[in-house]
Amino acid sequence: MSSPMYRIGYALSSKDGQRFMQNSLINQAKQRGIDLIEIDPTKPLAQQGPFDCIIHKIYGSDWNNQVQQLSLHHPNVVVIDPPEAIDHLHSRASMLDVVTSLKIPQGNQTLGVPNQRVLEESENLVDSIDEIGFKFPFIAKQVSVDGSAKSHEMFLVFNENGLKKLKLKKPFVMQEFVNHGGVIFKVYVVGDHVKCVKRKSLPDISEGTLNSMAPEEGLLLFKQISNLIAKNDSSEVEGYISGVEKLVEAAEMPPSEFVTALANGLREAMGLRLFNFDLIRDSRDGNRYYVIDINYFPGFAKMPEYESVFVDFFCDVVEEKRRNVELEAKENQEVRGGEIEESKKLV
Ligand SMILES: Nc1ncnc2c1ncn2[C@@H]1O[C@H](COP(=O)(O)OP(=O)(O)OP(=O)(O)O)[C@@H](O)[C@H]1O
Ligand SMILES: O=P(O)(O)O[C@H]1[C@H](O)[C@H](O)[C@H](OP(=O)(O)O)[C@@H](OP(=O)(O)O)[C@@H]1O
Ligand SMILES: [Mg+2]
Ligand SMILES: [Mg+2]
Repeated sequence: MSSPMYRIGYALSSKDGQRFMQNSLINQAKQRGIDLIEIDPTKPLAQQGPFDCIIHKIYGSDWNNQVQQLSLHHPNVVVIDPPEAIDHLHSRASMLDVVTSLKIPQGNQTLGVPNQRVLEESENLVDSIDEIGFKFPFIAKQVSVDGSAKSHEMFLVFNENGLKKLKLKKPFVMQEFVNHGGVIFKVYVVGDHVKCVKRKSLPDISEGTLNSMAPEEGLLLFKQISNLIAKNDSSEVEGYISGVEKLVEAAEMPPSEFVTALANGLREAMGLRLFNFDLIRDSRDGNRYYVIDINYFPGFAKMPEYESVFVDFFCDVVEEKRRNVELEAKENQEVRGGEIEESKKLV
C-alpha cells in the first residue's frame, strides 16, 4: 500500500512559480509522498485545499487576511510562514533591526549592520548631510520591498554632486557603503538547512577613487548586482563591477559555524523558515561582518540541490505535524480518561 500523500499547497506569483516549481522538485516530492498543489491566489483560499501545509509568497493585505483566516479555522494546516512575520521584511527601515538584537555565539567574528537613516525624500539633503554625519559613499534604497523591479533599484551616492542629482520622492534608506572586497555571501535558509554561496558585489571604493571622481560621476543607479547577468544588464554597471569575478572566485568563505549560528539566530528571532540574507566582510577587518539585506522566499531554485533540500524540509514539516496531532490525541485521551475516573467517583 502506497504511503499517504501529504498535500502541500503553494501560492506564488507566476514569475516565482515558474522559477521555483520545477518538474524535478515536483517529481522528487511525489516520490516521498508529497503532493505539491498550486493555490490560485486570485480565488478564495478557503475554497481550495484541503492542505496539510501551505507555502506562500504573495504581497498584499488581502492575501494576508486569507491566510490568517485559514489558520483560525484550520489550525492543523501548517502555514509557512505567518504573514505578520513576513511583513517585517517588507520594509528596509526595520528589516535589519533583528540583526542588532541577535545574541549568537561568536568565535572571533563580530557582526553588525551598516549605519543607516530613513529619509522621506531627497530634497535639501546636501544641507543636512553634515548634520546626519554620514560619510560618502552611501547607498540609497527605497524603504518598500514589494517584489517589483523598482524595489531593487538603488543608487550609489559618491559625493555631494551625486546627492544633488538624487531625486527620490518616496521614503528611502540612506545606508553607509561598507567596503567588502566585491563579494557578498548569500546565505539561504530552508528550515534547519543553511547554504552559503558567493556572489558578485560592488567593488571597494577607495578615497582616491572618491577624490578623483568627476562631478558627473557622483551617482550610479544599479539593481540586483548579486544576480547580475552580464548580457542583459547596463553596460555602465557591468563596466563598474568588471573584474569582480576574480575576487568572488578567490574569496574565502566565512566560518561555517558562524554562518550557521547566524542563520539559526535569525530563523528563531524572525519566526521565519524560508529566507536568505546577504552577509559582507569588512575589507579592513576579516573578522567583522555585516548583514545588509534579508529576503523572504528568494530565488531558492538557484541554490545547489534545492530539490532535495526542499523535499527533506517538507518531510520534516509533515512529520512534525503528524507528531503534534498524535500528541494532541494522546492528551485528549488522558483528559477524557481523567473525566471518566472523576465521574465514576461521583456514582
Ligand atoms: N551597505 C552596503 N555596503 C556595501 N555594499 C552594499 C550595501 N548595501 C548594498 N550593497 C550592494 O548592493 C547590492 C544590493 O543591495 P541589497 O542586497 O540591499 O538590494 P536588494 O535589491 O534587496 O538585493 P536582493 O536581490 O538580494 O534582494 C548588494 O548585493 C551589495 O552588492
Ligand atoms: O520578491 P523579490 O523581488 O524581493 O524577490 C527576489 C529576492 O529579493 C532576491 O532578489 C532573489 O535573488 P537571490 O537573493 O539571489 O535569490 C530573487 O530571486 P530570483 O531568482 O527570482 O531573481 C527574488 O526574485
Ligand atoms: Mg540583497
Ligand atoms: Mg533584498
